[in-house]
Order: sequence, then C-alpha cells, then structure tokens
Amino acid sequence: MSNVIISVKDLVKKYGQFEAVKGISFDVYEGEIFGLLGPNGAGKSTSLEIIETLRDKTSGQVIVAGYNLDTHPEEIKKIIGVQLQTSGFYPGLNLIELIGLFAGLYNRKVDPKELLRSVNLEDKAKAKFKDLSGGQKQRFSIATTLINDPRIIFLDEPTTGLDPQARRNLWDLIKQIRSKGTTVIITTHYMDEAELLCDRIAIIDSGKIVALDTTDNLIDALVATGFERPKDIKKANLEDVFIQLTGHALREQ
Ligand SMILES: Nc1ncnc2c1ncn2[C@@H]1O[C@H](COP(=O)(O)OP(=O)(O)OP(=O)(O)O)[C@@H](O)[C@H]1O
Repeated sequence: MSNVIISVKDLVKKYGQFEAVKGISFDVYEGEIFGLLGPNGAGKSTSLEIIETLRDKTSGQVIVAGYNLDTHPEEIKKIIGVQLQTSGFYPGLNLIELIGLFAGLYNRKVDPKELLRSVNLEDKAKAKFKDLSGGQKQRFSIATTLINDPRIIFLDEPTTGLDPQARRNLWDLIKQIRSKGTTVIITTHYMDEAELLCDRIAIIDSGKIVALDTTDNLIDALVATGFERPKDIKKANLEDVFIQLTGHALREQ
C-alpha cells in the first residue's frame, strides 16, 4: 500500500458568499502523478494554492507529509516546489543568474549547470529568460520548482500554449522527475495529457470532486454504463501526421 503524502478532508473555500470549493476530500500517494481536471472556474487553482500555503482556507483539514497546514505551514513550504507564473521572472537576467536568485530565496546551494542539465537547458545557461521559446520557459520554470529538492511539486497547467513536440518533451521531463521519487500534482485542461501522464485523476466540477480514480478505471466505469464512442475509422490523427513530418526532436530555436 502506498504512503499518503497529502491528505485533504472536507476542504471549503468561500470568497465572500460564493463557495468556490465545496468540501472536497482526497489523498495523494507518495511518488504518484496526481491530476486535477476540471473546467474553468471549477476550483482547481484555489485548492492547489491552499495546499501550497499560498491561500487561506475557510474550513477543512490539510495534512502534507505529516504536517498540519494550520500549525506547520513553514514545514510544508520547505518540502514543496511550486511552479510560479513565468511572468514573475526577471526577463533580463540569464538562467544562471535567475537560479542564483531563487537559490538565495530558498537559502540553498545548487549547481545551476546541473539543474539546467536536468531540464535539458544546459546550452541556454547564458541566455536571458525573455529570449527562451515557450517550451524552454516552461522547462525552466519546472527547474525552479526543483531548487529546494522538494518531495512534492505542483504544476498548474504546465503545457498550455506549447506545440506538440514541446508538450511531449515536457511530459518526459515530468515522468523523469517522478521516477526520482518526487510526487507531482498537476492541473490540466488536456485529456490526452491527463491520460498519458497521471496515475490517478480527480475530476472537479463547480467546487466538488465528481470522480477520482485511475484513468483506466474511469474509462472502464463509463464503458460499463453502455457508453460507446463513435468508431475511429482512421488509425492515425492529424497530430500523428504533424509529428511524423516535423520529427519528435525538441526544437531549440
Ligand atoms: N480572489 C477571488 N475572489 C473571488 N472569487 C474568486 C477568487 N479567486 C477565484 N475565484 C472564483 O472561484 C472559482 C474557482 O476559481 P479557480 O481559479 O480556483 O478555478 P480553476 O478551476 O483553477 O479554473 P481555471 O481552469 O480557469 O484556472 C471561480 O468561480 C473564480 O471566479
């Protein structure tokens, strides 16, 4: 049986009279990639930001790695990595300088070259953040979540706006991070991404969890209701064509 690393019970968040999160409960196991899926406004970011200690909750209980959010938020901060909006990075600094800045904030010593190598950006060490491509920016922002050697990282829609190669490359990176034992919590609007990447998925709608299981079990449960998809008559789709023609390799433009 896997260890529970995050336990959320009856979490409620009200913004004034509006209840954005309506009493959700879920556990995340150590070492898994856990997906939060839901339409815009479902309450995904609110829930994540509460667990990340960045937003106050209205009620409920959150335990992260044995630490209660109410009493030990500082301990939680030390063991998590949070992907910041890339707009928050100083655009004119190069990647080595930015890593130095973050390492200082965390009071950590890191080898910037090693960190950049882990996200396949060693060639860009001297490049300014603003001169990176969209995919490179995302990889760099994931690198910054790893600076404090966290046990859990939180990724909020990490592949939005990326091209197919860059998305696949990012999926590989996320799997690689998990293979080292790091727990990953990710929000996404992309079903293919959730299906490929996540061990388990919680589907959130209007502040409630409407389903929580492995992708396989969720699909099997739907099929068991008699649901049948219109038959795919072609064995490939346009994305397959695109990848076949333009290659799998990551673009470093
Ligand atoms: N600071 C705030 N004040 C008032 N209402 C808020 C605030 N932040 C979020 N909300 C509302 O709470 C609800 C949940 O928002 P949240 O950002 O958590 O959703 P989400 O599932 O992350 O959506 P998205 O996929 O669009 O990021 C929305 O209806 C939103 O308008």
